Amino acid sequence: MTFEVPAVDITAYVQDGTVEERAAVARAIDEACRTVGFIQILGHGIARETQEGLASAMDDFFALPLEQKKEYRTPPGINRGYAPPKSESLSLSLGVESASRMNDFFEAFNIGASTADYPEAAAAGVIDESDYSPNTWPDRVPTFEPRVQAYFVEAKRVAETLTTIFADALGLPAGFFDAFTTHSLDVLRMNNYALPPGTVDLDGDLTGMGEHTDYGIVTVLWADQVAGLQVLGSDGAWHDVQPADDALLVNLGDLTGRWTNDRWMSTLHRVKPPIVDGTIQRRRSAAFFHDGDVEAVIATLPSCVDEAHPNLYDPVTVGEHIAAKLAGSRAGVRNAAGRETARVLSAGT
Ligand SMILES: O=C(O)CCC(=O)C(=O)O
Ligand SMILES: [Fe+2]
Repeated sequence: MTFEVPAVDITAYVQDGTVEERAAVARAIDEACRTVGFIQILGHGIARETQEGLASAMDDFFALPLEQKKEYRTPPGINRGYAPPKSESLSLSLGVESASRMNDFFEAFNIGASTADYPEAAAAGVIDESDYSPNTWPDRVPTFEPRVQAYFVEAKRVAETLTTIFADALGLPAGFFDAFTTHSLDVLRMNNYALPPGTVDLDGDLTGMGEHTDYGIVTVLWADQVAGLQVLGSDGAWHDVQPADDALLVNLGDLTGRWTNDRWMSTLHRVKPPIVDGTIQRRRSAAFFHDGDVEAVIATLPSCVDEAHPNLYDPVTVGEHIAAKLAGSRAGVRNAAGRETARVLSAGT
């Protein structure tokens, strides 16, 4: 079976498209979300230089010696700053313990929305620093912050455009998702998959990032064109995915799966970077997670429930769902087994 990540040009929503042009985009998004859960987005409008600024900022930071990078660690309960190789375990976010020795060798740097970005919600006591933590910026790379912030703003714009499309694609009132994302818990995780030659047993089972679903509403994923990202298809097999030139990958998170009663897919994925001449080929990615307001309640959309599709999910707040997931991936607490766990366990290798 051939596996393809559909490409959709969203220009009609980024600029002022006609009603017909927008309807065609919304139909293509619905189809991709129902069948794959991953999409390649073209016409997103993020300038090449903004993407290159992100990539060069990552290169400059990750090139620092490990000991210097570790100066920017934060406690496991705070989803910000530097995470050294093997400090996070994505399979634990699913409740699956991995037997592999070199699982999750990625290193990452996380930034995200803080209380200062949403002064009204902070003043009203709706949000606080436990979820909306201040950023830790690496002052050893002085221009890291402006380069990464410039990309963050653009990725957020694309994520918001996507939720506008989602409302149309699901036949919901225009702007349906706006009420859930006024102070969205947004995080950009910059990932670096690289290990110095000779530090690992390359015959072992090497996984850059263990299998997982993303937790929130939608993820906008910038990835370089080095292979390694694999997506679990509905055929139960893992498939390699590489973005086309200038495409951004987009995938749905669990909250959208819950909202749509799994009509749309929160697709399992993992990263296994290639090994060339006995060395891991370096790979970079940056995932912008658009997770919604921490106190928003996500309950199954009535339009996605009928006799053939009984409701699969109880309502949950964004904060409860994300906290349980992060407790698994960052603090090593195995998440309660759920529907996604069963899918991982039934997939081959
Ligand atoms: O590196 C990639 O392409 C995927 C990263 C990812 O899935 C994540 O950060 O959640
Ligand atoms: Fe992911």
